[in-house]
Amino acid sequence: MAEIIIATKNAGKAKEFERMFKPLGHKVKTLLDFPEIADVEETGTTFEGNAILKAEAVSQLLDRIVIADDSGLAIDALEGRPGIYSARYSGAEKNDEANMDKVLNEMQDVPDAKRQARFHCALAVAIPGEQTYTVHGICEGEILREKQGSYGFGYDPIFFCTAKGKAMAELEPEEKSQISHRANALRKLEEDLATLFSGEERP
Ligand SMILES: O=c1[nH]c(=O)c2ncn([C@@H]3O[C@H](COP(=O)(O)OP(=O)(O)OP(=O)(O)O)[C@@H](O)[C@H]3O)c2[nH]1
Ligand SMILES: [Mg+2]
Repeated sequence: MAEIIIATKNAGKAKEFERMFKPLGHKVKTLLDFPEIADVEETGTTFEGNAILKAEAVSQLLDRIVIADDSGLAIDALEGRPGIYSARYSGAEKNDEANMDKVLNEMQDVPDAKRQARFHCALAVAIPGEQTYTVHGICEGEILREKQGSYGFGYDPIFFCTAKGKAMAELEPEEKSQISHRANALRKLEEDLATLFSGEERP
């Protein structure tokens, strides 16, 4: 079983990666397992740019293949906000409840027909001595008028997932892991994984 390092400190993402990698036969480690590694500053202007920054910084530190996820919610009526600022939309402390309240407030007067939004996920794969590459996934939906459901993390309670006809936070973790932006991006990496990690086997 190969051990895959994901450069994230987000516990919600970490759980989703563990769940998605398990059936593929891989064990996941995240930065929650490496508390000595400092936060990588997200100074990029795109999900892709930030994912590359995080993956390369941690790959250089550990001299291992590292995958990073940069993701967020883009709302049409808010011209794509919160976008790359999703984690910190209401302030530096990354508070999911305050972030959702801010969005609900900004969307108060937006009619039902204009509430389209989508989650984006960029995954960057940094390989020592090779060019970093990225894959992307999206998940389409609409912004609800109030929070619904208690699964997931981030904006899941105010995101109506078109593919499932329910709030993202009403989906069981296995269901979210089939249709999410993160799952859609990871699917594009699946074929590469066996080759990528064949030289990184751990007992
Ligand atoms: O409802 C949600 N369901 C999701 O599936 C999801 N994926 C991302 N997000 C939002 O986008 C931010 C990522 O920002 P982000 O990529 O910089 O990650 P982060 O700062 O939380 O951790 P790290 O991975 O950088 O360590 C997160 O905090 C969330 O607010 C999601 N919200
Ligand atoms: Mg971040």
